[in-house]
Amino acid sequence: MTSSTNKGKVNPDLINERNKCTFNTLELTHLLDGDEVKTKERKSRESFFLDDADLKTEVPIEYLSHKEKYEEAVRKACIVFRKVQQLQNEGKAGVDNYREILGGQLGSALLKDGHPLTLHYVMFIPTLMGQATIQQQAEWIQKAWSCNIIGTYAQTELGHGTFIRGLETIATYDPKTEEFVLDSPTLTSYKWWPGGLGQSANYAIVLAQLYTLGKCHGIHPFIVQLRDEETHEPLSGIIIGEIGCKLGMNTTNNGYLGFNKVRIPRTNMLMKNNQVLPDGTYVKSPSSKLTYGTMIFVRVVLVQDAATYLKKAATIATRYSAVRHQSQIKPNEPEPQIIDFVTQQHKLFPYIATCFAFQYSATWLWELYNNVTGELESGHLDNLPELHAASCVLKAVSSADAALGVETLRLACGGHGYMTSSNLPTTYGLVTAMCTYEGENTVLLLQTARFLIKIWQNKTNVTNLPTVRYLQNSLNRNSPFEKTVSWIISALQQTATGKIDLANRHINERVKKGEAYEDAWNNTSIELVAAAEIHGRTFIVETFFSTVQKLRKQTSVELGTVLSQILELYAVYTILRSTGDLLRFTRTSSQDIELLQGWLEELLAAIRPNAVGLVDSFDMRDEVLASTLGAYDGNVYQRLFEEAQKSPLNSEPVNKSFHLYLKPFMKSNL
Ligand SMILES: CCCCCCCC/C=C\CCCCCCCCCCCCCC(=O)SCCNC(=O)CCNC(=O)[C@H](O)C(C)(C)COP(=O)(O)OP(=O)(O)OC[C@H]1O[C@@H](n2cnc3c(N)ncnc32)[C@H](O)[C@@H]1OP(=O)(O)O
Ligand SMILES: Cc1cc2nc3c(=O)[nH]c(=O)nc-3n(C[C@H](O)[C@H](O)[C@H](O)COP(=O)(O)OP(=O)(O)OC[C@H]3O[C@@H](n4cnc5c(N)ncnc54)[C@H](O)[C@@H]3O)c2cc1C
Repeated sequence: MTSSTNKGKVNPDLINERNKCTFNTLELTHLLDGDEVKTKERKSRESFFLDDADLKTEVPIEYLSHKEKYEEAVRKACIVFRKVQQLQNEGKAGVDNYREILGGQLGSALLKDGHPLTLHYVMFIPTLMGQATIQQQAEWIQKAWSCNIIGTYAQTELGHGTFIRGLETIATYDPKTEEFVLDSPTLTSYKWWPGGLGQSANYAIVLAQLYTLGKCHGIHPFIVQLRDEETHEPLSGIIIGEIGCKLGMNTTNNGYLGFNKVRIPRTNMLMKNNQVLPDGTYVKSPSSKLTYGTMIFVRVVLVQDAATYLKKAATIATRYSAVRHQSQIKPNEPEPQIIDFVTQQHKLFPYIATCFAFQYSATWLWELYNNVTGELESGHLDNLPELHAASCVLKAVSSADAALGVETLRLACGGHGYMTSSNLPTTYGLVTAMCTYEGENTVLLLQTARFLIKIWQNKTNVTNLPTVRYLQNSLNRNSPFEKTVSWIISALQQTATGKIDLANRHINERVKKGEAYEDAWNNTSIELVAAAEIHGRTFIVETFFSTVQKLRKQTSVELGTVLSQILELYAVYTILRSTGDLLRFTRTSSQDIELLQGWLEELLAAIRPNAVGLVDSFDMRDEVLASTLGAYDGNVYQRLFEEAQKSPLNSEPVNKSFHLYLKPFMKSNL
């Protein structure tokens, strides 16, 4: 039985759902956490933070002003990280805890609409670790870890986010004083977006075009002090502020930043990869792309974050769908639980399955990241292109599907899903941002396409490249339909290969007709994006499949059966998203598509009794869900009513606007 913090009387529909669940939800919770000990540790950390009275907010933040929201976020952020430091001192915190606290699980329970210190931990510290020399690390890392300084990552400008070679901020080396002079020559060169930059950070990693001895060497990272360490006043030549309200993430304190001839010491250029010597000589690293390392790190961790946001929305919408009764399936019968409508199951269950699919791909990607960064440390760059391509496509597909999923799940809750108190709108605000930041999704898919086309054109030996190994032999394979996930994987691989091959042919045809390669690329880019996308989805299905194969050896029969069902559902759902391509690029017939549709419907029916059990296994505390619709006890209507009472408009029976405006308007005789 999954535990909850909520002591209220549980809704009878949910009791019934929990009674008919065919597997042990706790066994699945342990599996998702890693093991029983890890579940215990997670729960104890959750209590450590969520039971702290200082971390609770009485007034829902939606009713605070923009300024008050920020101030409340900073108050809580400081308490949260003081507690993290306490855990660290006790040897109980590591990178995973930062992920939990900044990401979608605990993080969004503590600070519902984003964290003003996220960039400090997610990009400022990792950039120091990845791009600073040992001496620079000795100077900065400890101060950053202990938060004596707070930093951010200032790359994007008003004029450029995607095309970072086009950034306009300039760092010109002055060998006479051994300093760089930072300048923002145009309005479009102002930094724009960095989280925490507005009022929280006093330092930043600034990406700027490096000029030395009259030559530009492209963008490089510099550590720059922005504000006085005591007074927090902006330093001379620093023009700084916050960029204003956004669709979501309104407590992340995104800022702008301009430089008016700001001087910093030569040693403030992060020089692990490239260097500027005191006389101004430039020393180049083996790969110019090593400067982009922090972006890879963040793309990798975002895949797990996408899974976590989706788990949250899936839990809310599934529990609500079990409690909500509406309409009739047959005349003269009671109104059914809306979860019994097959269209509703089709909105919910594939996204429950997607949570697992993304979690397993995230784990795979994190391992690849650690292996490849280890290799980079010893000078081996061979596997960097595959890591880059894999992190781009997995970030793009997982964020896009999670955003679509959260919105679908919100719609699945009807009118109540539109209430802020359902927490689905805020969750959407957080998750859709992920489609843009850390590389806009289309742009990232084109990066993966670039890798795929290169491999395809050069007939690269792919034996040691796990994400593209299938390209070796999947074109023109004859494979009659079989009701297995292996068949689906093979059909998806054939489809992906066919799409890559076709896009490549179209590029070549355009080049033959006289187009420059770059124009041919741009003119083929709709197909390239689609090819990269299906390549990514194929890989996610494959990773889910191999993970379940491994896990089934250690689970009970009951849980093993459920895991296989959700794997099958994810696979069938994924392939049915591409029926047109399937018919074009494989020997699949329209009868096979009917069989796939039938299989999908069978799986929805098979998963139906376990839907609530599956989301209970995610074991998200009510404070994490923060939703009137998703609480463990299912007391939806009471919670909606209670939350409505918190509207400031309900604090008085008659609002002054009645006397000021409405009454005179109503009584006027026009
Ligand atoms: C260990 C640390 C301890 C600290 C503890 C912290 C732990 C916390 C952990 C987790 C927390 C999780 C919680 C997460 C919450 C998240 C909240 C997030 C908050 C928001 C963050 C958002 C921040 C930002 O958005 S920062 C700005 C990001 N900006 C971008 O991403 C810009 C996108 N653009 C680009 O990346 C590039 O410009 C480009 C790739 C589009 C094009 O670049 P280019 O023009 O220079 O390159 P080319 O197209 O010409 O390609 C040349 C060549 O290079 C290859 N390439 C490109 N990029 C890379 C790369 N990154 N790495 C390797 N190789 C690369 C490219 O493919 C080409 O290769 P060829 O071989 O084909 O030539
Ligand atoms: C919530 C949030 C937080 C952020 N935090 C930070 C931060 O902390 N630090 C920081 O430095 N930045 C940050 N950013 C900026 C973010 O990284 C950029 O917005 C992102 O990289 C996209 O760049 P852009 O805004 O220039 O979009 P654009 O590139 O202008 O995108 C607009 C459109 O142009 C298309 N496009 C652009 N180039 C191409 C191409 N080559 N091929 C095909 N289509 C193309 C895109 O697909 C998109 O449809 C943040 C952004 C957001 C939304």
